[in-house]
Amino acid sequence: MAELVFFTGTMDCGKSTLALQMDHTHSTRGRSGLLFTQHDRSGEAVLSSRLGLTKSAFEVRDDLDLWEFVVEQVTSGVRVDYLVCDEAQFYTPDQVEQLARLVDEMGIDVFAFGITADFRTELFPGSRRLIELADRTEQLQVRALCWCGKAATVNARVVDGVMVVEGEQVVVGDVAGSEGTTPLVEYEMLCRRHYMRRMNASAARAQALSPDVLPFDLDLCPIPGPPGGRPSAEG
Ligand SMILES: Nc1ncnc2c1ncn2[C@@H]1O[C@H](COP(=O)(O)OP(=O)(O)O)[C@@H](O)[C@H]1O
Ligand SMILES: Cc1cn([C@H]2C[C@H](O)[C@@H](COP(=O)(O)O)O2)c(=O)[nH]c1=O
Repeated sequence: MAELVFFTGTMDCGKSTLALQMDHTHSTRGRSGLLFTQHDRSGEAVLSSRLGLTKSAFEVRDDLDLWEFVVEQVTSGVRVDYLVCDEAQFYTPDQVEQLARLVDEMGIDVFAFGITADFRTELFPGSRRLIELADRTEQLQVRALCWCGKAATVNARVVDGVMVVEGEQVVVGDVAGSEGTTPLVEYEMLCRRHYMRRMNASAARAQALSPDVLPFDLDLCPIPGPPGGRPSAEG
């Protein structure tokens, strides 16, 4: 039975790597698939992983009807057993519905990969529709880490070194600390606590170096409760 599966997580948790692995595994077992992506960091019509693998893919523009496109491929003789859809957070809700229809009416497996939420912690419309329609949503097991060492759950946007919480939803970019030139906009994965405190790595470093702060981190040294137990709400 064909399935629509949404593989999700933060940026830099290995989604594109897994997308290419899935394609490899299925194609080497004699299945035939099509690859799709949108706004990959490496350019148009390419699906790239930070581990260095890349493969050409169809670019999903907003006006592309995925149902019509795939049906056309099949009627022109191309065998299609599965689709690998990367950066699926950028697809429109209509395109996600077209993917679901391909699963249900054409028996094609759809493996979609994308981040769940944007830098404001709001769901991308494509991811929302995928969560609503997918047979399964799987969280990737490799977690990106916050600078504090905890598992990161939020993708923060950093502009000129400063974390921001307002702006356009879509700004293609890479994670902070990637090789190459320093871009104006980059992303940094944080745990929720440090996201809420707007404390990315450089803000934490600046705070640690500031002469105005106490020489210990209250976050890491919580005020202890009474001996032998947790303080009750009544005190
Ligand atoms: N040189 C490297 N050696 C080993 N792992 C790496 C290297 N560079 C990046 N990675 C790993 O690759 C993963 C990111 O892969 P990628 O598929 O591009 O992520 P995503 O698509 O989720 O943004 C991260 O888990 C990162 O730790
Ligand atoms: C959080 C967030 C991300 N983006 C962009 C940045 C990247 O180009 C992609 C995610 O790619 P990855 O393969 O998962 O690393 O999404 C964005 O446009 N808006 C955001 O809020």
